[in-house]
Amino acid sequence: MRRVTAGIPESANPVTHVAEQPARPARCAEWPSWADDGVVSALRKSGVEEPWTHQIEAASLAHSGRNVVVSTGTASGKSLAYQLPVLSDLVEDGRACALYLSPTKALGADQLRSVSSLDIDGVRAASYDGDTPMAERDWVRAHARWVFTNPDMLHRGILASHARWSRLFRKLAYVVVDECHGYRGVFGSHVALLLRRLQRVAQYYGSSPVFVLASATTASPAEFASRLIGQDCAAVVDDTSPRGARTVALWEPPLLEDFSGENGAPVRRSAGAEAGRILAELVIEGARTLAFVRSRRGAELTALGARRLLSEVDTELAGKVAAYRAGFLPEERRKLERALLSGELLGVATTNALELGVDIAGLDSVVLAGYPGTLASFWQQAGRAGRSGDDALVVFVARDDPLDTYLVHHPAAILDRPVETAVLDPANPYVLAPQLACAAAELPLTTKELDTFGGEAAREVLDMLVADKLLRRRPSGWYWTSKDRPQYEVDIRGSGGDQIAVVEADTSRLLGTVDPGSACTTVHPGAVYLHQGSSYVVDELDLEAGVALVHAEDPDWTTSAREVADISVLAVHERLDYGGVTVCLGDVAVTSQVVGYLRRRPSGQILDQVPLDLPEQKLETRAVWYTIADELLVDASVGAAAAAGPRRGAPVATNGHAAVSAHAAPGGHGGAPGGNGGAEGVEAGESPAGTGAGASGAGPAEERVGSGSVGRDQDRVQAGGVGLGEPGSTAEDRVGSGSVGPDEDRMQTGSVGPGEPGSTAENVVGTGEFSGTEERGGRTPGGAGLEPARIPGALHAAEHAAIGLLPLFATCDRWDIGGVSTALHADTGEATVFVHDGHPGGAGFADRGFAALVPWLAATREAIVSCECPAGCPSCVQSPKCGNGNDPLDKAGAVAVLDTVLGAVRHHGGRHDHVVVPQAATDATTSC
Ligand SMILES: Nc1ncnc2c1ncn2[C@@H]1O[C@H](COP(=O)(O)OP(=O)(O)OP(=O)(O)O)[C@@H](O)[C@H]1O
Repeated sequence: MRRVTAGIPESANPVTHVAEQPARPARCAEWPSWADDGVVSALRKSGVEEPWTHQIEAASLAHSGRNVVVSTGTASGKSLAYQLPVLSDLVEDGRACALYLSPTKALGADQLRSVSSLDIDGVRAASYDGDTPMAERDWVRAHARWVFTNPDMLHRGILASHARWSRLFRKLAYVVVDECHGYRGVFGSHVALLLRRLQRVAQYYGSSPVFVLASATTASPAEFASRLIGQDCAAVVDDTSPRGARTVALWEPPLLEDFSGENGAPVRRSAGAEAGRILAELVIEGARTLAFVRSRRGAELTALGARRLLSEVDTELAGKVAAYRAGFLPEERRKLERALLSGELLGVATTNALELGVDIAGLDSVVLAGYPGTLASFWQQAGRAGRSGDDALVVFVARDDPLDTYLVHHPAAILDRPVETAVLDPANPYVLAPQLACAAAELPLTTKELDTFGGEAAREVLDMLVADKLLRRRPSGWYWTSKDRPQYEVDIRGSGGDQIAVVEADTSRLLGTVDPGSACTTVHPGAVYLHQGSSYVVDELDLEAGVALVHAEDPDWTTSAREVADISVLAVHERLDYGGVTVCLGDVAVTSQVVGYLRRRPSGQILDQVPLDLPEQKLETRAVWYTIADELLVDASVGAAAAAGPRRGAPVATNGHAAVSAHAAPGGHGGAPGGNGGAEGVEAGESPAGTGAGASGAGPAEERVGSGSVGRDQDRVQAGGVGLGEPGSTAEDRVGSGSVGPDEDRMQTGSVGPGEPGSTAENVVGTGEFSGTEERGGRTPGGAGLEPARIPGALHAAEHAAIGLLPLFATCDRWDIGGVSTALHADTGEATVFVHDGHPGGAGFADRGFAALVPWLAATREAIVSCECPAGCPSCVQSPKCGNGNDPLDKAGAVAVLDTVLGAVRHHGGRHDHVVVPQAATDATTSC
């Protein structure tokens, strides 16, 4: 720690908090009598002298036939908890088989290596994934007894042709689901149904496997695992492994003095650059370090930065740092893994591709550049350090965004909070329909099986599939009608289709893949694409052919895509009325289009904005939104007149309040998105190459669910209707009194914490005095008292910050959700802020936001108020992916809006006005 802060003057100390976590001794148990002696001695030989108590507890439950989830910390030996019962039973019954499922190929390969190295006689363990050569696949089907695979391959390669796997299914004793907490959102919902399909097929062949699940520490693991597998599941949660002492430091990069960012806002040194510097310091110390960076591009840049710094000290050290990410070709990945294991490399900057399970022992430190989206992931990454029982250092470097800023200033939100429960919704019809089609194609579906797939919800979906002539209803059940297998069409990662191949045009070399949902933002023509530290520029993107052609070039700028969007309400499922404020949950249609990109120098300076002509993308999904009546929003002294006039399409200059049509021409707003656009987007799980199962942008852990087709990365103000201020004017210019200073006087001063995940309006609503109830000047009691011209910026800023904070409550990633704000929405008839899921049919995030509305918005408000900038910056209300160039944004106005919403909820007693509106009750019009 001293080394990494050396040379930084105390006045500029970036460390906001240091926590010392004490060491914990091990608690051990006897090897159980049921365990096979050969297996025990092999495990002993591998270094496990005495098992830990939780390992034996879980192993014994599994051996006795109970489904079990072991949910303990990183490196707590979860593998042994399933290896012991599985291997013992495979030895005892020479025909028994097992399946192992991991969300990534890297983890599967690692676990296979671990089992194979035990060298137990007769246990033919083999992998069956996208990397398995065709020639080996027949052997695996015919002989392997423990098959290591992933959900994609189970879906397309195993269940789709289950007859060829009948040997395995007849005697399937165990199914191991590793890193199961990663199965969340759309991907998790698909996997939940996939596991039900697996059980059906196993039953058909006469087996009923026991499920053993391994999970990072999560809240309610038994409940989550039971939902995932569709059966009861016991949980083992008491971690009895030893742990070395750990120092966790929270770090906020300094504001840059010489640069200002978008709209004149102050900017901080980037978390990636800061992580590169810390990584270099730690490598000089000889500490083996992993730096987790949120994006592929970020990982490349962090490694480059560290190498550059190290080359000034010692060129040999510079060679000990590399970047690692999914999307690399398998041979590149293996090479990097080996180098890290052997110590040939000392520092690796990685995306979450190295987060899961990979047993890289002896790391001394971990640097996290940016909050990885969930606490489960945070601790999973942090836990890579100190495996060998030595003391370890974890440095969390905040990115310049509201959530990270909130976290480094509220250490308890990281250090004292229980890890979230993963959200999954197997009843999502967008997931259920393709899964039922696959199930019926595997074996005709019978009425008595419907309960397994959600009962009535499943029946409705089946009726729909019959109406669409995809299934045929016969007395004996539902039958798939086509000769083609639906599994090939169904993308369980929700990445919206096949991967886009990034190919170097001159050499035809395949550099990597990107998921189709993010292709328009990451590999649009002109985009700068980084691969292994080399830079390429995209010449052509052919979405139909699935190819982006690039050439090698290293320009002195980065690119970030700009997107516009439109939203319309399709159905309101829930509505809470709070006297002038309504909060709704429902279905929406989002139309978005990448309309251009910005070229930006590393300093943050914007070079120009280049228009693009790319196709629109459409998304039907779930959203949570709130509306605010005019009388609460506007300054009463001027509001009445403004509110009375026709607002839609009205010139902004008149009342600044208009929401005109979406898809404004590129360049319509003078601002610029504040960040890396899609390039900051989710990082990939791994695609089982050869199956076509796209996963590059839709990985298994938190960064993975997010690869949704459109709209996942959009915080958008509804395009067009804004336009306050002149292009290029700064926030201060526009807002005038917009600095938070004066408003802070009347803001709630007590801190409103985030509450517990899942806490509802009622139990948190009383936590603060919302100043929105005060009357000042022309302010309506309880109202925001905003001049009409400030309203779009206030709503837009409130939307950005709310999107930034939702991951604290909804186990999602900022890039999994999007938002639209408008001063007048055609469907609601009022000022409205929408926050929507980025996946077709939704992934449960908007639902979580609705359930935790008050703690969510209170934390949002707190994040804005506690930011020291005068008028809005990336740490509070600017968004890295704003399609409208973060313009207009009104920081103080956002606080007034949030106070109004929170104040109304408090005054009206939580959810007492709860009204459930029947589905499709609203008019499905297109807004503006
Ligand atoms: N009882 C034990 N005594 C000593 N070492 C053990 C014991 N059990 C497991 N280990 C070792 O601890 C390391 C971590 O084990 P393992 O990878 O199974 O942990 P994990 O909980 O699955 O980790 P992750 O969180 O990465 O999934 C391995 O090197 C393993 O050999």
